Amino acid sequence: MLEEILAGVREDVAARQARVPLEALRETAAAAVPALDAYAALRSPGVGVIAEVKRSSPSKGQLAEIPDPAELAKEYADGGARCVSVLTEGRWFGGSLDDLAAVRAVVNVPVLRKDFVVSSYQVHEARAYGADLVLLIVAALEQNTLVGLLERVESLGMTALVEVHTEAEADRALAAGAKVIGVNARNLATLEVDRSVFERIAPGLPNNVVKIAESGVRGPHDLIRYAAAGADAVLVGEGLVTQKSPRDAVAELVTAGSHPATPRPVR
Ligand SMILES: O=P(O)(O)OC[C@@H](O)[C@@H](O)c1c[nH]c2ccccc12
Repeated sequence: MLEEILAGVREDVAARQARVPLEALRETAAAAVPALDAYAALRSPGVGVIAEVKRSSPSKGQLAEIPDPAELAKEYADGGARCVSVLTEGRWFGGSLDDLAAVRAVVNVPVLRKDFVVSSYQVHEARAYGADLVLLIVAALEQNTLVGLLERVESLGMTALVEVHTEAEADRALAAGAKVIGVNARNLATLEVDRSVFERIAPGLPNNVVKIAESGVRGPHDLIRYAAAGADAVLVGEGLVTQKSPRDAVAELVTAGSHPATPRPVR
């Protein structure tokens, strides 16, 4: 699955780059409002919620129409989301860079560009459209490309969220210098969700690394389970976009994440 998605992404990036050359994009990125400190936000007390704007997924098809991503993002922020994630991949997830810009314009919390980043062009795009955080998926990248992209993200003042699914990938993320690591419960090759992956990998990560549990959070009980394994934050898409009130759904998770009885990461 991952390979098929990446092939489409490469085509789409080439088409955008033919329209807007890197030099022009760099200028837009340089003129953008500076990135927020997402690393600091993610390390604040309690288990944070990264709420995702996600229309579709390869495993489930359409999840929600989301005619107005800015409106949804405002609900997330009102509900207490620590960051908002915006899927910008179009073919499988129904997202776009315009969604990112629309969300950036209405929220004050850090915004994550969630995509399959394979070239530094996409990192400049992320900054030009207002992202503070950029997802880098270890399984999609050769080690030297990962290192280069991570440096590029940081050189533009943003934070890299480096996604892993196995111990070997976590080692690669650490070797590349990742300070924020997301453990995806979903295997991007098979699309299967296994919530125990976070429990296996997170305890082996250094204390100063911010740990994010991605995928499969259906409600507060999943957040509490991830918290017990050391999560600083959970990243939630489907479990929010399918709710009647995404604002209340976020607030419920945030309440669970800040409850005194909820375990917190050791620093
Ligand atoms: O909808 P869920 O199960 O709450 O998952 C959200 C998020 O973790 C998922 O969208 C995701 C995690 N890593 C990704 C990489 C690419 C695309 C999507 C993802």
